[in-house]
Amino acid sequence: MVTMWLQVFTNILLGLGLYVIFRKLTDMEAEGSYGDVDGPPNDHWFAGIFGGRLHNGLNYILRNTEIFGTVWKYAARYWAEALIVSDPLALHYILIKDQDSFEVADAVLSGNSLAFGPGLISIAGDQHRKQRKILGPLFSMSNMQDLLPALQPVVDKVRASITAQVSQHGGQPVEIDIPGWLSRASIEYIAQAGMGQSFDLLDSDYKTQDPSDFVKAVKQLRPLHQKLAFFQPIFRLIARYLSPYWWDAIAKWLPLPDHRKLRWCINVLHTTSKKALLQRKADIKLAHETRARSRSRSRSRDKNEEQFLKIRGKDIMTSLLVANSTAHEAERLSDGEILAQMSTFLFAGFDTTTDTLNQILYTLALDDHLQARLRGEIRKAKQEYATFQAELEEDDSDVSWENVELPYDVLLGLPLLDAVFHETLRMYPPVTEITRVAQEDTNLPLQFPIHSKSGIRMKTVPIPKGTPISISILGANYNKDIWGDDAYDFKPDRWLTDGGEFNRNGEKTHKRRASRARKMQDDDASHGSMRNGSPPGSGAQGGMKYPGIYSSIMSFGGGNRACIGFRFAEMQITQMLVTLLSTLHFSLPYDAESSVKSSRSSSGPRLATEFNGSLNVRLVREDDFITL
Ligand code: HEM
Repeated sequence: MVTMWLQVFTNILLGLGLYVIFRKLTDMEAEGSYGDVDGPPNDHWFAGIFGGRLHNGLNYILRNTEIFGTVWKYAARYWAEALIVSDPLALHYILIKDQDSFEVADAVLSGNSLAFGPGLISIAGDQHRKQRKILGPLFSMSNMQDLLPALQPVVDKVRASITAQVSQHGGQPVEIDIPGWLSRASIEYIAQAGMGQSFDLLDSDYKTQDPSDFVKAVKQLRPLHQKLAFFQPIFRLIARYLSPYWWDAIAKWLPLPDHRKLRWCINVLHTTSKKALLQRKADIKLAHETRARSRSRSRSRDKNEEQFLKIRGKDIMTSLLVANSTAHEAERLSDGEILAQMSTFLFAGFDTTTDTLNQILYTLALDDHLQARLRGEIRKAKQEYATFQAELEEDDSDVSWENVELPYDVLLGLPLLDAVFHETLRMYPPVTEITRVAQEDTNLPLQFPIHSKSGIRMKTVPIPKGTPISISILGANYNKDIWGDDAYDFKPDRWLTDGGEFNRNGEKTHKRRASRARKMQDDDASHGSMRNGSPPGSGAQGGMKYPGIYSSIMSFGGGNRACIGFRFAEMQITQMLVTLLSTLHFSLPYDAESSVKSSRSSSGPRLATEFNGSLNVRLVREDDFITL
């Protein structure tokens, strides 16, 4: 009996002991302090790790994320410290759940305001909410559906001009400045969609013509911004206390020619948008007057109503003016706010879409098999759609499949094209990080605990008010816990269920439409849920996901500041690819790949910008298609 009680007593003691040890361990996880968060050593007493990041780009961030985990601290410029965060739960808190506690830095907002005026990237709080409310619907799927056919002539023109260059060489591969063509096409595409204006005829004898100031300004905007990146925090701080007038007056005297060029670009964009605004207002007035006149002559009313709706459906500026005129007074945007959006869209939309397009064509030039699969998918979709249309309209005229224009839902429902687009954005995000500042003391919970300098396992990170935070899109998109051990490999098939339409040998397997499930998930993400479990084809592993607006990838951001133009970018890039790939074949110029390889200091993702050159282009042949 005594032995039994002794045993019970010993077991209770053992249990208590274990409980105390367990509590101690879990307490230790919560004990880590902000100062204890680990990170790479400082490279420079004044510039911090700025130089390392600039020179080693993608690899610098990825290497440190592998070493220190999904939260690490680094020495920023001017003796400041900042956190780089790529943990999914932490990002959910920063961008969605606790978004009011993490805002873009005041200095960044005032700097953007100085450059672009009161557009989306320059404001916060209620004004930002007001602008998103009126601007969001302009980028809806139905508006994109209306814009798509209106923009097809831009894409056709580029293809015709490239084809003309190819044809001069009797169908043999010819080296063409594809990045140059893509950037011209993107400017024209965004300008027509955004303001209803054309700035470039996209003729092939462009080299002999002087590009318009507008085209020059858009092209130089981001490179100049990047060149001046080191000085931006200083400019922004000064700008906080000066009006644009005084800042302009003082900036003229600064010994910084790049800064003067940047001011020139901004003035050109502003003047151009102002002219476009006046013209679009005049168009709408005319349409109203025509409509009013037609009311008194009721027979022609429908026709004129149609004309008005046509204008309304085309460019974003007109749609915005129309939406503004019907909005409640408190929700309307001022002319200054409307103008600021145009420069903002050009700044945010031009390089990002052009770089992505460049990257996709470069990847396809490296991988002929993938290029042939994609072209096969495009041909099949166009042929099927042409047959469907012919049956519907009882039309038996023979239209060549290459010139068939796919409607929006078919274009975005092509599984392999969708997968290539997702995988390119995952691996080569044109924006690699976005920044926020903690507005109050807070605790950031982590999905993947980190080890502090003193060896503590931290499940949460205490963040003092004022801490700058870099959200690492790159770190998130390459996180092996989410994407698997092959996270560093370019594998579009990860976005297709069970290996996609083709297995690795190019043989046919199951086919599915991944897009619908994913788009539903996107809507979910934009409304702030952290769903536990990803739909098939979302690309992510093990039911964990990031709070990105676009599937589990963070490339378009997430939450209330997520990219407003993501559907526009998706439409532009897929429309360009479908049009170009139908008739043209792309490959690397003979020695390009080896020169890229030899110029690389370390292994890692291969960027089109490292190569940044021409591609060999020829007309397609039958063996350039892999068809189901
Ligand atoms: C592949 C193309 C694109 C990528 C990867 C991209 C990426 C991003 C990212 C990551 C953000 C979030 C910034 C933050 O949270 O601080 C953002 C915001 C934004 N993007 Fe994009 N973008 C693209 C194309 C476009 C296009 C075509 C437009 C306009 C037509 C556009 C307009 C904007 C605007 C206005 C914002 C600011 C939104 C706000 O603060 O409310 N973007 N973009």
